[in-house]
Amino acid sequence: MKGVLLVNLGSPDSPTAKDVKPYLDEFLMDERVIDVPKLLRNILVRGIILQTRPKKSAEAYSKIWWEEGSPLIVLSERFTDKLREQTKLPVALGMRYGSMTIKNALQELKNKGVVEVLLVPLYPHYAMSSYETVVVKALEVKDAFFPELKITTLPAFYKNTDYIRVLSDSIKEGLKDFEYDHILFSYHGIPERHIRKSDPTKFHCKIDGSCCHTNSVAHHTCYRHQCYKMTELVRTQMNLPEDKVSVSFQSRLPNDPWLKPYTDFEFERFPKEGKKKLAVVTPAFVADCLETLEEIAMEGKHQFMEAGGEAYKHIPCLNDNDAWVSLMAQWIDSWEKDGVLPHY
Ligand SMILES: C=CC1=C(C)c2cc3[nH]c(cc4nc(cc5[nH]c(cc1n2)c(C)c5CCC(=O)O)C(CCC(=O)O)=C4C)c(C)c3C=C
Ligand SMILES: [Fe+2]
Ligand SMILES: [Fe+2]
Repeated sequence: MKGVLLVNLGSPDSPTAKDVKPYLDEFLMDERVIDVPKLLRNILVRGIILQTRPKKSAEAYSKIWWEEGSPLIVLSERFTDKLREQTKLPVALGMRYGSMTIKNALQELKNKGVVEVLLVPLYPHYAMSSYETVVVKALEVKDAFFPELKITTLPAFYKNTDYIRVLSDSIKEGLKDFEYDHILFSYHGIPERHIRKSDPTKFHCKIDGSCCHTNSVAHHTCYRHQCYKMTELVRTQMNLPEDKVSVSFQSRLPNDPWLKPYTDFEFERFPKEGKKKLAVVTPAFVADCLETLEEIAMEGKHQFMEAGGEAYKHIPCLNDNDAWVSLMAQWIDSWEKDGVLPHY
């Protein structure tokens, strides 16, 4: 029997420093997230970051936490529940970090008689710190506990025509009744070094402004290329002029150079350039989370308005959008019946 494993990032169990600390420990000790030798990672994460960050993060989480729990988890559960209504295959939801483990989710599928699993990392783009770490972890868990399972992975769907249509329609819906002069596509950032590390050619990605727009096999694993490509496809689908839309990268940690331009710098710059009515979309995330609800919808609005902005709107992520659920059900159906995964 076939089954589906959905995996997103995960959240702490509660918005308290006590629960945020072990969650951040697991997250930041991942060698694909803080990619330095283990000893240095230990010093950096446990000796420095975890001394202060849990308290700060817990405060941020408290601002967006819902009665039912973390928005990321609740929204992922709602998506999963709706998906179950549209497919007869067993569907389990797991998280890369935290207490909703991939192991438990695979056990749930196994208990239902599943032997063949479609693994769906809930990220539209490939990054070693998101998509890749989910795949590696799922395969590690399978090898250690469920060697009899066969796992097939859904490719990153950032340029899938149907996904672009569903995403564009939902952005259009979010823009209804909002008069804007600019739309910012704010993607989660990653360190520039990760782009070079993920380049299989080892020479293509120079982050020089042109590599991401020049054809290369490197684009299969180039997060930056995939963000720009997705933006261009959505812009075209929405019939928007080039100068109405731009890209930026949010949520960086200090010290390393991360992908630029930085979202918070753009919030400062736009009003001075006459872009005073801003819509922000966050298409690196399929579900709203700390990074969209606190950093963009709350903090971002504050920064933009303080810098002279006049109107600001964060457009919600797809969350449990019906067309998105149906599209995922369609992909699952095609994999179940013909073994075919979405193509572009
Ligand atoms: C879009 C996918 C994501 C990538 C790529 C990514 C890379 C990345 N993230 C950090 C550090 C943090 N991220 C945090 C939260 C967070 N990150 C993502 C997604 C990606 N991260 C999501 C969905 C969330 C929200 C989780 C939630 O519970 O809502 C956090 C925790 C919060 C905080 O303290 O700010 C950290 C830390 C790094 C270092 C990184 C790549 C190297
Ligand atoms: Fe992150
Ligand atoms: Fe690139």
